[in-house]
Amino acid sequence: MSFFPPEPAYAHGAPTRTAVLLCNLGTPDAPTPAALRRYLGQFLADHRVVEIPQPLWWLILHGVILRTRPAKSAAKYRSIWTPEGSPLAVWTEKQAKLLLGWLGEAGAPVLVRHAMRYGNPSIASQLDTLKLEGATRILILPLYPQYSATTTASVFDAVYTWAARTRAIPELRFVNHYHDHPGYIDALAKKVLAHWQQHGQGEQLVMSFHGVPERTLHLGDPYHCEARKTARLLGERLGLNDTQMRVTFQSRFGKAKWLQPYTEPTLIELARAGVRRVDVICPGFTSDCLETLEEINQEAREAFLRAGGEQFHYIECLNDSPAWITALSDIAQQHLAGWPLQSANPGLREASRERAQTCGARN
Ligand SMILES: C=CC1=C(C)c2cc3[nH]c(cc4nc(cc5[nH]c(cc1n2)c(C)c5CCC(=O)O)C(CCC(=O)O)=C4C)c(C)c3C=C
Ligand SMILES: [Fe+2]
Ligand SMILES: [Fe+2]
Repeated sequence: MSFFPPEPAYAHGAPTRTAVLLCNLGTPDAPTPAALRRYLGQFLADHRVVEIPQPLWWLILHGVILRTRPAKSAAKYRSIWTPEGSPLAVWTEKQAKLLLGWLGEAGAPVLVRHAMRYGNPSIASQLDTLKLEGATRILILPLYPQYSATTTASVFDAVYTWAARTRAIPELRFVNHYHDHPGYIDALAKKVLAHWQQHGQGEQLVMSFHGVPERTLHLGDPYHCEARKTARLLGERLGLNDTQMRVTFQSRFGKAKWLQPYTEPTLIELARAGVRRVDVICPGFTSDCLETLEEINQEAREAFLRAGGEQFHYIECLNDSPAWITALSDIAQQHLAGWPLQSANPGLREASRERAQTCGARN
């Protein structure tokens, strides 16, 4: 019995192929309590996401959270679900298709696929598929511009876990972050400018990032600083001064202190201080999803208007914007530099000719 499951051998002398795997968070398969239980069960059991020690966390997760949250979350997902599925899944798949076109256009015939850290298609299944398609070099590109151990590192964990059960591991490269990449900042700025062109400019631009527990900042997670830098660069690019913009953190989970200021209380405070119109963008999310469409565009909007605000303008995520796909392609190409994108690799053919005598492969 082998320790590693059998896998198809790379064909000796076959062309080497390079691939890009876009990795996003994941989303439930359906807006139902059962699908939410599966999704949240996998997501919240990840020690990168919740650092409460076992077995205490297991008891809370299975005893309390997975009994109550799935039904509540399913109702929220139903309010944003589309005929094609969950927005996060729809946009991520589209980004992979468009990126393939972009990289192909630039004369680089690479494979492009997308995977989800939680749910489907899983990172392991897409890496297996890429291997079957002949990928010998794979660039792991998380769809998180800001590095966080809760997201980026967790994607890397999933890749390492797959590699640990794989015999012939492709060459791997990892993109840690691109929070200050000029193409990413430009794509965000274009979204804001297009909105302003159509609707005029609000009194305040609120840039709302997903939060993380505050203690992760003190433990060395660079997420907070990277989010602040993205916001500063976007503000500079738009010519905003400090009084015209706010950086806030949303999606708090649990009772611990998370990064502050929190988004919704800030919006309420602004409305009470007499700000009539806010424009809100979520620069850390590359696709619209539950956290932007429901939490911001529904819940936060309602809170702002209830507190006396008059106009709440939500600026959608990068999604399939051409400037964003161009940025993704630039980021991918910078990290692919030095890797032959597709080659017959004569060196491999020579080596395999020798090996053919013992393994029977025909060259
Ligand atoms: C429990 C702690 C959580 C941490 C830490 C966290 C970090 C984090 N998350 C994103 C991006 C997304 N999160 C989304 C949903 C979501 N996030 C949490 C919890 C934590 N996230 C939960 C429980 C959920 C599920 C929704 C719910 O039941 O309320 C999403 C949306 C997914 C979708 O299907 O649309 C995204 C995207 C980042 C970037 C981040 C750290 C920087
Ligand atoms: Fe989250
Ligand atoms: Fe910081």
